[in-house]
Amino acid sequence: MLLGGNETTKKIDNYAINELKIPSIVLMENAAISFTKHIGKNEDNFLIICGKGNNGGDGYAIARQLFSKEKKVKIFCISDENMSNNCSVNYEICKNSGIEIFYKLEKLDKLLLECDVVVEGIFGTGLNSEIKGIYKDIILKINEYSKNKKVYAIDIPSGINGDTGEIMGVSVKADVTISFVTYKKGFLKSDIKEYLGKVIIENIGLNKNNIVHIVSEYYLTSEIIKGFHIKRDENSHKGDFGKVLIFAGSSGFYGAGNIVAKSCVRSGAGLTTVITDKNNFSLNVFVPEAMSFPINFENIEENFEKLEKEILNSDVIAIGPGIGKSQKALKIFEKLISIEKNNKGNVIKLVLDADALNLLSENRELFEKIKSRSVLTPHLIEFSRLSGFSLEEINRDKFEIAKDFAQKYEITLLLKGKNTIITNGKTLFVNSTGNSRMANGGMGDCLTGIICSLAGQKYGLVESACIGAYLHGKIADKLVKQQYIVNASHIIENISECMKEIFEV
Ligand SMILES: NC(=O)C1=CN([C@@H]2O[C@H](COP(=O)(O)OP(=O)(O)OC[C@H]3O[C@@H](n4cnc5c(N)ncnc54)[C@H](O)[C@@H]3O)[C@@H](O)[C@H]2O)[C@H](O)CC1
Ligand SMILES: [K+]
Repeated sequence: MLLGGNETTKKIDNYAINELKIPSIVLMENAAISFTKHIGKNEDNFLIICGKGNNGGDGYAIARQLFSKEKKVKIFCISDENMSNNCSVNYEICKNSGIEIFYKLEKLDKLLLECDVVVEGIFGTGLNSEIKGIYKDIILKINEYSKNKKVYAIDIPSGINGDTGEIMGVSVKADVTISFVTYKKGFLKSDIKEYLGKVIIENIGLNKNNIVHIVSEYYLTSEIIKGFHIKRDENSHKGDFGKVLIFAGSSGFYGAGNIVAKSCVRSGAGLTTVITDKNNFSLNVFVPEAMSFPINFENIEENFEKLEKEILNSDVIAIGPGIGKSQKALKIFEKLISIEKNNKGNVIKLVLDADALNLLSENRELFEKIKSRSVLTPHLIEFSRLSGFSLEEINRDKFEIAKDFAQKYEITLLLKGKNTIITNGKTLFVNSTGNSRMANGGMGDCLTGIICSLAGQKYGLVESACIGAYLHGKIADKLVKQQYIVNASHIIENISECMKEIFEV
């Protein structure tokens, strides 16, 4: 799903009108037809509340569409002065068609009381300041009377800023928001769910390929994830699904390594090997499918000759969870990223998380060794250390800072958080899955395991990160329907089933 702010909507509009030569009134008509498709067969007795911009124009066009379907329709016109051109055209048609139009605020209570469904087209992407006066009164009335009625918002609930999700003084609380072309960035704001209701994104008659060059940001939906799927070849063998080498876990943190390994195995990697302390026996018990590369931490250099062979044999290396920030961990990290290509001549992909990111922040010369082949998966604090931006600065301008960082260091960034972001500096995806019940230790390790596994199965870095984030959150979203808390172990045991559901059902 395309993701865009108010500016993107204007650009798409201009492109459609000026380059594709679609008259703007046709776009409005298409928007109205698409909108009306979502009105239930049994819904009747509508009150359409219209402003004077194109959002109001959509409202009048929707009123006509409903009227043509023999629905009972009344319109409340907030102002018939200074209407936008298309608003005025549709208003005139409504008037000429004999749809009842009301103008006086005193009438609004009765109209709201008597209707069954409200459709509001007061403000959309054009809202540009705090809502006051008559507009505020009308919005408050809609919310007051709508307790047992259905409220549809056209494009954006009037009062929500499409870019930021900020409530501009007051906002309509919709049951359904039918928005056009793009999922609005403002909808990502976590505390406005009760204003948005169910969000539906509709087409206005534009083919995605015609406008895709205007948009470089996407809301990650199951369709996008399905589109990334690489079918598993029936004639393949385990070597075709990636040899993944994992450096995760250390004394006291073996669990981290085990979780990465198990997630990797469950996500379908061909062969999984974990570099681990020679005294760690838990791996064999927890993940019998994984192999271990025992390392003597007393004298790490003594392992390096063998390790070099292991690196040359790998397709992907995941580094970080639970390795600590010791000099020894740093030495192994440096060794693991020192070889760029494997025995087959392929670039060895890297997935860096947790302490690998902290070590990277303190040894910035290592960025040179990881470029063009890495996914970095920081949470906000790790990203703040990596990027040098404060948390406030990141939160204020997350998309741009993330894109610039990915571009500067030539990496794929997966920035964890409420709306996890994935970007390679050019394209940016915002994950649509996940919930707060998964905020507990081991979750990140699990995500790292899924991503490195997918990278081993020949998915690109961006695709691995997107599928990983989506799948991880999707499993948790399903589990919270029947349980209160979701742990990494719960996710792990549901990976394969959810992959089947996403890719094959
Ligand atoms: N490509 C598409 O997605 C299409 C979208 N359409 C619809 O058009 C609106 C945007 O229309 P626009 O005329 O630009 O703006 P609005 O109707 O949202 O409102 C502008 C109107 O309101 C005034 N205004 C702004 N803020 C305030 C305020 N705080 N108080 C009072 N008045 C305010 C402003 O001056 C204007 O007069 C989009 O959302 C879609 O619904 C089209 O149908 C075509 C395709
Ligand atoms: K609206």
